[in-house]
Amino acid sequence: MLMKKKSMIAMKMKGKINSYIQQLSEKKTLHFSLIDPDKVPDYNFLVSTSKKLYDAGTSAFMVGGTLGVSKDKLDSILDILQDYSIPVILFPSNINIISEKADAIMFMSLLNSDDLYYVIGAQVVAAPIIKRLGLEILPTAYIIVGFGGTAGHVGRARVIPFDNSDLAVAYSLAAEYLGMKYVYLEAGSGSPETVRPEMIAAVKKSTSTLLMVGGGIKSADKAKLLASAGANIIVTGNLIENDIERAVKLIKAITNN
Ligand SMILES: CC(C)=CCC/C(C)=C/CC/C(C)=C/CC/C(C)=C/COP(=O)(O)OP(=O)(O)O
Ligand SMILES: O=P(O)(O)OC[C@@H](O)CO
Ligand SMILES: [Mg+2]
Repeated sequence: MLMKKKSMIAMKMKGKINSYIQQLSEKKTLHFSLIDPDKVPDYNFLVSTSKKLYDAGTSAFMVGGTLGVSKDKLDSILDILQDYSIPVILFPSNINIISEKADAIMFMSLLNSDDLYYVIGAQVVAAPIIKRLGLEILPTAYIIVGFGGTAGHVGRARVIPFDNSDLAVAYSLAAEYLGMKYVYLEAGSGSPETVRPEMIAAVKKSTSTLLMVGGGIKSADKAKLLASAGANIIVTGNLIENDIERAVKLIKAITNN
């Protein structure tokens, strides 16, 4: 039953994930649910969690993680998420996070990395594979702020201090001038502090790309604050793994207004 629904929706949405996101974000703040394959304990957890997220109104699933993600694991997660009528988007830490079972991939460059591999190297290796698989791409500037977490460490980010909005604006403007459509301000998964509203507001004021914000967002109030500062898309990961009921509350709070 669900499979049938997905195959119809998938056909309708093929190649249209960017326009789905753009159009929806003109109406409301979106929430993307980050599923890290390495943090999914078992099949039942994913089935019940994903249903709760979908029913609460999450706008897309993002799938990715920095450590411990094999192709088998990735595909088994994607097989389950494919059943929903919302996009399933790869969030790659490297070239191992590519699969034809997703609807789209965030084609990210970690702009504030000191390592050229994360700025342009991985993208060069991935591009022909993505083309062959026919995955839609979301051209994304990935900018790591403050804490940075595992992504910041592995990606050799020269992190932007939480209080340096000028730097975040400069990177985001550069991303826009390079033609990127999304800016993702990332505090790092599990960050004790989120990206600050002041930084979000400054970036929003100076750029017209879609603004994604993630890292350490754990409450509906914080998510609402970041949304009202100008975030178009709120991403949560840890909260989904640790407290699904709170995640559901957060999603309802930002998307049902
Ligand atoms: C375009 C392609 C194929 C790859 C781009 C590769 C780039 C630029 C990666 C940036 C650096 C990096 C390591 C990003 C990680 C993004 C990610 C999946 C974060 C999710 O959080 P985790 O790092 O898994 O956090 P936990 O430690 O909480 O699990
Ligand atoms: O796990 P959390 O802290 O919600 O962070 C989500 C995301 O920004 C990580 O890339
Ligand atoms: Mg992770």
